[in-house]
Amino acid sequence: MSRAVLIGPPGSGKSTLGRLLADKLGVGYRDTDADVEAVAGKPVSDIFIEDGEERFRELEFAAVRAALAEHDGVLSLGGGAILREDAQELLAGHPVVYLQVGLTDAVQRVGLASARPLLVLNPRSQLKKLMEARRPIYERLAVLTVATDGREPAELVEEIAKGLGA
Ligand SMILES: Nc1ncnc2c1ncn2[C@@H]1O[C@H](COP(=O)(O)OP(=O)(O)OP(=O)(O)O)[C@@H](O)[C@H]1O
Ligand SMILES: O=C(O)C1=C[C@@H](O)[C@@H](O)[C@H](O)C1
Ligand SMILES: [Mg+2]
Repeated sequence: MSRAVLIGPPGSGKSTLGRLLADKLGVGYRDTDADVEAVAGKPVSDIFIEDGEERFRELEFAAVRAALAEHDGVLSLGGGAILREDAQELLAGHPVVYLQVGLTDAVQRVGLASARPLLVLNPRSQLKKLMEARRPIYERLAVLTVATDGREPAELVEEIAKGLGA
């Protein structure tokens, strides 16, 4: 069982905070985007372009299932990994942490978003749509929700560790 599973939209800080939290707890860190890249042998953006989003989501689901079964450290999920109902079911009972971020901070953090295939055309409007559509799912899955706007990673990691009783 993972010590923490971080979910949230692009730019919420899943990868940044995941690494820091794993260091703080002295456990391993895993990120499903990196796992998918390792299996596919190419970056997420190339998988989207060459194989399509549907193929990416299949690889992502397999990565989520494997990581939830095997990994006992901190796990960061890709932003859209929670979209599939079968992934939502797998997350039940896990210490899921929702990293909440507002549009302004998220846009600032993802910048021009060249490595984020879903945000290439108009990052602000794409992010807005995606965040609105996913918010209810993130909220429903979370056992702990952390507001990240304007707050430093180090402080957020303390709050997550405390909130999980870790
Ligand atoms: N609390 C924060 N305050 C300021 N900047 C942050 C914060 N958290 C993350 N960042 C910065 O925002 C950018 C995006 O963070 P990160 O890659 O961790 O997001 P993510 O949720 O993993 O995104 P994705 O879904 O695309 O993988 C990075 O440059 C990171 O340094
Ligand atoms: O929010 C999303 O749907 C995505 C987020 C990233 O972590 C990657 O998994 C990919 O760019 C898709
Ligand atoms: Mg990430």
